[in-house]
Amino acid sequence: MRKCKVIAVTNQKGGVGKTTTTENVAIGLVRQGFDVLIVDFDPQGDLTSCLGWKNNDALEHSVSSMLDDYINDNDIDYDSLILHHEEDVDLIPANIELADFEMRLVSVINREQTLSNCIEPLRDKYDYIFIDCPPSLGMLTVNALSAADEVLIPVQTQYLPAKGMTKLLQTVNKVQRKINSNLKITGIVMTLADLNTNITKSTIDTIRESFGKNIRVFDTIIPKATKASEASISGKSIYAYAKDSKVAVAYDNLTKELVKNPKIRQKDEISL
Ligand SMILES: Nc1ncnc2c1ncn2[C@@H]1O[C@H](COP(=O)(O)OP(=O)(O)OP(=O)(O)O)[C@@H](O)[C@H]1O
Repeated sequence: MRKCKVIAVTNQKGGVGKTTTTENVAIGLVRQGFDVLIVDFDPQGDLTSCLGWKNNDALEHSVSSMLDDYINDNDIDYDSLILHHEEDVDLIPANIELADFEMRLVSVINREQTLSNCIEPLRDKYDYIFIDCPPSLGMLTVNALSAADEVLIPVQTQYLPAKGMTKLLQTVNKVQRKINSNLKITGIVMTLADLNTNITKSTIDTIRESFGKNIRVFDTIIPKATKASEASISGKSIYAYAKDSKVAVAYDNLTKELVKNPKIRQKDEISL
């Protein structure tokens, strides 16, 4: 049995770099020889488009149809469901059909564990499974946290995420207590950093001081650069689009830090 690690990439704040980080860390790990699957768990389907499936609403199979198959006791046809990107990462795509998932789950037993049950058979096939979460702390994110071994939290460096982080950590704690006692926090990664400004520099210092004693804060900081969004639009990772760019180097460093994986804080150490 392979030792697969499932990592949910979560922050209820929108536009902090969850999708971009998921894509480039996942493909960074593929470049290091790991087998990696990404689950797009955001009804916006941005990750699916970033990997080149722009017309994702037309996809016959998606994360939503996978959940429906599970709910209706049908076999899940993983071969038809999982897409293979040219950079050798696999993807379970998402589209807008995922938006009413909460309503469809109302009568499901153990509804928080629906995603977890769906991806369990895939743990044997991959070294890493990443779940790109939507910008909310609703049932989709709770499902992602229930399915995950770890949580990776991207935060933007333009402002202090104090209140949002407290709420997010409360949700993580709740999932740990009630559903998934093994859940750990991988760490915080600072994104979209405009390193030329003093406000960004002081925010970075404050994030390290405020959170660093309880949660791992990655040394690597992802700079803000238009190459990052251009790569997403092109359907490629930052390595394939602009391999020598600062963002590519930063994501490569982040991937290496993630694999080094020093002691990850246990659940009783992570509350603020
Ligand atoms: N390092 C970067 N430099 C410049 N632009 C970036 C960078 N990272 C992400 N972006 C852009 O910022 C926007 C938001 O990024 P992204 O979609 O990754 O965030 P998100 O947290 O997943 O958003 P949402 O909450 O809506 O799902 C996108 O247009 C993306 O291309």
